[in-house]
Amino acid sequence: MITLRNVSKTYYPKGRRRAGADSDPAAVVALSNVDLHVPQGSIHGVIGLSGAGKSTLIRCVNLLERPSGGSVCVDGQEMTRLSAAALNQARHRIGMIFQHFNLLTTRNVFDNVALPLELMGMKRAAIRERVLPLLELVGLDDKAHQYPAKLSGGQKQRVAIARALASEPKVLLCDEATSALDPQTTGSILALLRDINQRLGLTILLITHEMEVVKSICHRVSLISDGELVEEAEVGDFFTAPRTRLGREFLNDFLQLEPPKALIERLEETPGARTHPVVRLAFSGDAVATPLISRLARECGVDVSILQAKVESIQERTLGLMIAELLGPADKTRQAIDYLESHDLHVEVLGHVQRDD
Ligand SMILES: Nc1ncnc2c1ncn2[C@@H]1O[C@H](COP(=O)(O)OP(=O)(O)OP(=O)(O)O)[C@@H](O)[C@H]1O
Repeated sequence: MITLRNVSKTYYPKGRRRAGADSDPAAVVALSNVDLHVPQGSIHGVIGLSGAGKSTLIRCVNLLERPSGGSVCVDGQEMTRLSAAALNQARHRIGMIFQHFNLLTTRNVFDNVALPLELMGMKRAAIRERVLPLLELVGLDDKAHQYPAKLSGGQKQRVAIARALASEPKVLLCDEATSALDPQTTGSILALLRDINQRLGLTILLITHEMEVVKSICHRVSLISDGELVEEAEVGDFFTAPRTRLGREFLNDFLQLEPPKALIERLEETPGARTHPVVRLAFSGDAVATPLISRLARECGVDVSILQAKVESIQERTLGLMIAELLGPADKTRQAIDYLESHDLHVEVLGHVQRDD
C-alpha cells in the first residue's frame, strides 16, 4: 500500500538550493536512502530519537514534504509525479493525525469532521450521512455541537481521527498521535486505532518515540537513526532480539532490564581463566512454559543466578526476559548457552565477571 524507494530529503537554507548545494555546510540531510514497504491492512511503526527524521519521513508519504530524491508510491500511485490537482485528489485517500490535533477552534466537532467533505464539494445532507456514523465510531456522537476548547486531549484526538477518516482514506498517517496524552488516554486512542485498522482494513503508518505505542498496536517496526532506517522487524522479533545497538537501547530503556550497576562495572568483554558469563535471555512461545533453567542445572551442570526477570505480553505473544549469571566451568557454560539456543531462546552474552570463589 505504501512503498518508499531510496527516498532522501535534504533541507537547504532559504534561497540556497542550487546545483552543487549538496556540499553546503548549512544543508541538513534529514533522510537518506530510505526503503520502506507497508502492506495493505498492516500497522507499521517508525521509532527513533528526537531529530532522527521521523516527521520528515511521514510527511514525505503525502508530500507535505517533497523528497529530494527517490519514489513514494501510495495505493499504486507514484506521488512525486502527480500534478497539483491529482496530488490533491490522492491526498483524500491519505488521512493524517497530529500530536497537537490541529482542530479549528472556531468550528464545533461536527463541522471540524465535515471540513474535508465541504472542501471536496459534498452536499450538506451527504456530509451529515458521512459524519454522524464517524462520530459514533470514535465515541463522540453526544459531542457533535461541542467546541474543541471544551474537549479533553483524548476527545480532541478522536475528533481528529474522525476528520481524517471522513474522506474514506485507505491510509492513515499518525504523527506522534499520542505524545501529548496521558498513559490511560494513550491506551484508549491506540485501542481506537487498532479497532479502525481491523474494522476498516485501514493501513496505518505511525511515527513515535514511545516503545509502548509500538508494543501495543504495530505489526512491524522500523528504527530510524540520523535519517536512515537501520533496522526493521516484526514487533515480536524486535522485542525479543533487536539487531542494532540503538534497538537494544530502546528496548532496555523500555523494559528497565539492565544488570545491577555494580555488576556492569565489573563486566569484562573477553572471558578469562576465572570468569563466568552474564547473559540476557529472551524467550517466547513454548520456551516460556518450559522449565529450562532447572534443566540447565541437571543436563549441563551449570547453576543459574537470576539477576532480573520479567514477562511481557507483546500483543498475542508472551515474552520472557531474564538477566542471569551462568555459574560453572567454561566448557559447561558454553554448553549451556548452546542448549538454550537449541531451545529457541535468544541469548546475548553481556560480558564476563570474575568468579568470587
Ligand atoms: N523545515 C526544516 N528546515 C531545516 N531543517 C529541518 C526542517 N525540518 C526538519 N529539519 C531537520 O531535519 C532533521 C530531522 O527532523 P525531523 O523533524 O524529521 O525529526 P524527528 O525525528 O521527527 O524529530 P522530533 O521527534 O524531535 O520531532 C533534524 O535535524 C531537523 O532539525
